[in-house]
Amino acid sequence: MKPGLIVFLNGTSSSGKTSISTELLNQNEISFYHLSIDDFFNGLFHDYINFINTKYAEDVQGPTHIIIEPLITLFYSTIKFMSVMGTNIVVDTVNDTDERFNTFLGLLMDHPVLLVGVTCSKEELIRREKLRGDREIGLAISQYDKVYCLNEYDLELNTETLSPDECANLILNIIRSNREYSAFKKLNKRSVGVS
Ligand SMILES: Nc1ncnc2c1ncn2[C@@H]1O[C@H](COP(=O)(O)OP(=O)(O)OP(=O)(O)O)[C@@H](O)[C@H]1O
Repeated sequence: MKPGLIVFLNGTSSSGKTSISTELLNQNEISFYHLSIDDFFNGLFHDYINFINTKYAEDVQGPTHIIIEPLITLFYSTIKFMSVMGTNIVVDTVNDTDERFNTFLGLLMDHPVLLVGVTCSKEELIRREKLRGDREIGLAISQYDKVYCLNEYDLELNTETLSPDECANLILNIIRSNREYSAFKKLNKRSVGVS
């Protein structure tokens, strides 16, 4: 079976990943499944996360990584599984620690990944956070350096100058061109330090 294409949107919170994903799903040419880390956690694991947060409410910053990190690995494994099953996927997540980045690379290196950088200025990120009101102000900036340390993309989209619809069309143009996606394969595992 031909593996499903993975469109990996790399960007901080509020950079515009979900808006682009929505446009990609709305077009009728290529079918995609949208896999977002937020939906994965809040949907499939809602009761479980609630249970942990309620039972250990006073220690949410503590050892919850013991269960969160395996769930994130399961998220990446689900992407791999869907690709193996031939499903095209738009991945909407924030890879902001070296460990997660390495897990992601290790699992998906042999899969067709179109690596898309979704960017905009720090000023615009803060403006969007204030406007939307459902994200902590400063969240995007706190992720910025880790998320944008990649220097290789198949496509870079500045969402300050491009609309979500224009971004989706540029992604579709690359897919239509049938060219090989090389950026993901050029990435190396990061040496894990303090994240
Ligand atoms: N190309 C764009 N031009 C102008 N505004 C945009 C653009 N893309 C997204 N926005 C606005 O920015 C905000 C965040 O967009 P979106 O939810 O797509 O970001 P995100 O990267 O998925 O964020 P998160 O990771 O926090 O879910 C929304 O209010 C959206 O309307």
